[in-house]
Amino acid sequence: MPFTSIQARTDAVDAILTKAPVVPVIAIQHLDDAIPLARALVQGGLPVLEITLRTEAALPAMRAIAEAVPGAIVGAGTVLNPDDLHNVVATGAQFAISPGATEALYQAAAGIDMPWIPAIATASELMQGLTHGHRRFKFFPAESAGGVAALKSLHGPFPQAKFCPTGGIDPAKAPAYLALPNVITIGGSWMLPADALASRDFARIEALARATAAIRG
Ligand SMILES: O=C(O)C(=O)C[C@H](O)[C@H](O)COP(=O)(O)O
Repeated sequence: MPFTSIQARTDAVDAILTKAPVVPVIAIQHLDDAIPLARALVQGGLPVLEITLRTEAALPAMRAIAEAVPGAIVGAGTVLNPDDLHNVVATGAQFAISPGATEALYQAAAGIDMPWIPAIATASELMQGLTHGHRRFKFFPAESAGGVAALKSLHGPFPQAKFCPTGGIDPAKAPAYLALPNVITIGGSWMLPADALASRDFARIEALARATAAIRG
């Protein structure tokens, strides 16, 4: 059954996004990497995982992680249209997140009870999302859309809205975002360096996850 109130939807999103200060944004190239990678992140203290639909392996990877990695909270990223959203619901993922939002996605999300997090980059896009009964948004692309200063400005007219800024954030920039009253968590991929993934160095990824999980605002 779809969410019956704005508060119910907001609470469902918060129950996920408050679980960690950072959400790793993951593109799984090889299905075999999915479980060890998710284990490394969860053991390092980052249980909320955004698996982007940018790769073929994404949907089977989400299924594999949900079955084999206790504690993982598995969601899909790069959800671009209603078909993507319905595929994600069918995998049993716990949430979905988009780099933007469309009228079609707002309509599709109104019919499901899985939390979907639209993204905004401007006040007008935020107003559209608020009109559709959403109060939690990805802020993407965070750094190039104005970063910390933009989020501070949005807090004045829109105190009810909270964000997961993502895009161009690194460990040095993260604390300033996390210190904002309208930021719940941030997204990023810095704890997944390409060379560590290529060499399947999951111990290094776990160490990077542990350092990331310790970041505070
Ligand atoms: O694919 C999506 O749905 C996105 O929204 C893009 C991601 O959020 C960024 O690619 C992650 O940001 P970086 O930390 O700059 O790598």
